[in-house]
Amino acid sequence: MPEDAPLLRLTGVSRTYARREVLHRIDLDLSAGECVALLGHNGSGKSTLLRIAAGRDTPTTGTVTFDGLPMDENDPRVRARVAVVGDTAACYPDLTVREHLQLVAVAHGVDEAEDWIDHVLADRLLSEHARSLPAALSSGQLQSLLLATALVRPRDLLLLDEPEQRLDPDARRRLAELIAAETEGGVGVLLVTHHAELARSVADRVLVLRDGALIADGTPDEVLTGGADGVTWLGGDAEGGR
Ligand SMILES: Nc1ncnc2c1ncn2[C@@H]1O[C@H](COP(=O)(O)OP(=O)(O)OP(=O)(O)O)[C@@H](O)[C@H]1O
Repeated sequence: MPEDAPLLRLTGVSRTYARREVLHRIDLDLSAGECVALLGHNGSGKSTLLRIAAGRDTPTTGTVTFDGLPMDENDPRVRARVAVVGDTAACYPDLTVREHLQLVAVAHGVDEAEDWIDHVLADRLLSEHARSLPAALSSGQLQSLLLATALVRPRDLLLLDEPEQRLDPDARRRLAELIAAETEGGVGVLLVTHHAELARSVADRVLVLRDGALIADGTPDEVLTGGADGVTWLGGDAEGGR
């Protein structure tokens, strides 16, 4: 792939539900090793955009490509290289933390999976919960498990929908370190977040959605302003960490 060819490209993407347009002509390029953060108020279209970027939903108009391929989660070539952490916790109630990771690792043909699983468990501070069932996890630990399922498998593109949910400040800091390590390793990251300070700390570019349209696209310094507890995006919308 040429160095400047985008890993993910959305061109003129719109999405209409029941005659209501919730995304309006979105263009977005994301390169390998780049982190793009997407901010916006509740209902502005962030999760819809991420689902379309993941090939889980189809745009009403426009196209999505992943490394030149039409984006479609049913295509095994896409699924093998795209990891998605959604905004809701989806777990098997009767599988332990380790068994969740084994399932994902086996499905993706990971070599020496047990060693790698040990590494990921330690990285997400889940080692002592390896034999716990999901019901015995705190909400933050459950969120860490969701992240772990993305880390235990190969990926070139990582799509994260509000991964900071339910994480305490220390866990959020480790999430930022994780995202930085991903991009340093060449993974492209699309980060949907309500946490402007997280976006500032990890993103190369920040995009802001309002009512389904992109109203800002630039570096964190260009788009975000204010201090750690009162970050706003240019355009006047107050949005801080939560
Ligand atoms: N399957 C669907 N059918 C109908 N409307 C939908 C569907 N999915 C999303 N919407 C609508 O699209 C709009 C955008 O929703 P979306 O979940 O993308 O927003 P969001 O920016 O991720 O919000 P939040 O910050 O609350 O997670 C909302 O008005 C929502 O009601």
